[in-house]
Amino acid sequence: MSPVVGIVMGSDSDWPVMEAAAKALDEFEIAYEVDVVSAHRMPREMITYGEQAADRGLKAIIAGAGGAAHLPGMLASVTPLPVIGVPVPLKYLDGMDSLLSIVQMPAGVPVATVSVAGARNAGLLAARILAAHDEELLQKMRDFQQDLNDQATEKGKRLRSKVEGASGFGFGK
Ligand SMILES: Nc1c(C(=O)O)ncn1[C@@H]1O[C@H](COP(=O)(O)O)[C@@H](O)[C@H]1O
Repeated sequence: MSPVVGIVMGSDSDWPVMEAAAKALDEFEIAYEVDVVSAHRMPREMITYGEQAADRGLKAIIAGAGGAAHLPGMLASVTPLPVIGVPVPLKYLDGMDSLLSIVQMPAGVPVATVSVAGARNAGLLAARILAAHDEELLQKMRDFQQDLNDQATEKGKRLRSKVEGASGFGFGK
């Protein structure tokens, strides 16, 4: 299967965070590619990657970067594809620098920014983007959401059984 999602990051040191995006796509059997593409360190290659992504068959790009995280925004400026930005937290500033570098894009150049280290949600968002035009994937997403619902209901049950004498709304009894 040729990749339909590109997962790129500023450095291989981002992988421990970005891996969760790949795992989410695995769960939905969505083919992806993974690479290091740095706006700062390899600007020409970064522009080529962004310019060619749609023609190569990608439907969405997940871009993670830490610190002065310009990669997602720069990719968004050269591709017509949806770009999902993942702020990677580094040693200093707790990822606030990465978050603010990605989230405050100028009008006209959108990046869908997830939470700091929120790579799993980036993968799930890419799956939803693809599902909008794919009935089978849409159903998988509904099943996934039902699972989440079941798990949360179970948590409520467990909590109620722990807290003696308390009553709850009683969802799922
Ligand atoms: N933020 C960017 C960009 C970019 O935005 O182009 N390129 C690399 N980096 C970030 O630098 C951090 C440290 O990288 P190294 O571990 O290679 O020193 C990484 O989090 C990377 O995403």
